[in-house]
Amino acid sequence: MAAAAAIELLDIACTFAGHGTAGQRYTAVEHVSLTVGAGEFVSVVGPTGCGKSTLLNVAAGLLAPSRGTVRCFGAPLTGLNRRAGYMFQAESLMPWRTALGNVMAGLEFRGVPAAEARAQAEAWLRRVGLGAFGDRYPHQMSGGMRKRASLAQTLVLDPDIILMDEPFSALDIQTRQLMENELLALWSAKRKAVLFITHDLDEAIALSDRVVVMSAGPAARPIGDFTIDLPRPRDVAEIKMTPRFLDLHAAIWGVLREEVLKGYQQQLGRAA
Ligand SMILES: Nc1ncnc2c1ncn2[C@@H]1O[C@H](COP(=O)(O)OP(=O)(O)OP(=O)(O)O)[C@@H](O)[C@H]1O
Repeated sequence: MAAAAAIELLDIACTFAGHGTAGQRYTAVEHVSLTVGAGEFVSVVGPTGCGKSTLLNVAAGLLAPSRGTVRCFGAPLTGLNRRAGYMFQAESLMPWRTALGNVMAGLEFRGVPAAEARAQAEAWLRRVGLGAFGDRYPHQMSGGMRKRASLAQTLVLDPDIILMDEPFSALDIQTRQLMENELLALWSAKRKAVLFITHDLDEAIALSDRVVVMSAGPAARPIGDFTIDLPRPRDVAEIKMTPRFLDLHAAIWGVLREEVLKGYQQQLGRAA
């Protein structure tokens, strides 16, 4: 029997109250089935507001879907997904803790003895290139360093699934490419399942095994699922110049383009 997928979303719908007129409900996503295999790197791209973060919240167990089933390694997910680590777009570091203190925090909450937690956190800080900066507070670090610390904070807990919501979008392009390469190096060493949300199709293709395209909302759903057959290991800057990357980009953009325009029009309509 094939190994169970890390995450399976089966016919998910998420409906929210409070859009527009009182009592009106808004179905953000509907009929969404999405699987991330163990060790697989899957990105979801789609127009703004189509429900990408909503799906990640469902996979994290932070949001119960209005309909459908979520499975984690074959078992139905109820409550928080304890096999998943979550890295958000926003800063996740506690400003009153040092880099080391931030990376140790999750282990401490789990009851790992302090000396052990410190040793593991120090090892992860070294791995993300912050070995010499453990005593820095978030405000004493650059944006790229804070992202590295967040990455260490997520990975130190050794999650089987890594959920990432535009984790590098606030970074300048050079730092971003460095972080993407680091993420790929860490991922290929550990082969965790990754569900990665991004606006950036280039980033999605460069990192992933598969890219899933969402339609514009309401009732957004996957409308394309592309296997990224680019060789690994990859350098994210170099891979973007290969003919195969350009072919994949053209094929996926062919599906995404119209949805992005629809999503944009809808936002204009809502703002009016
Ligand atoms: N808790 C909520 N209550 C009401 N509406 C919500 C809630 N969460 C999300 N929505 C709506 O659901 C839709 C999908 O939101 P979501 O944040 O998942 O989209 P997204 O694709 O991640 O957007 P972006 O690309 O802009 O980050 C949006 O229209 C949003 O306003």
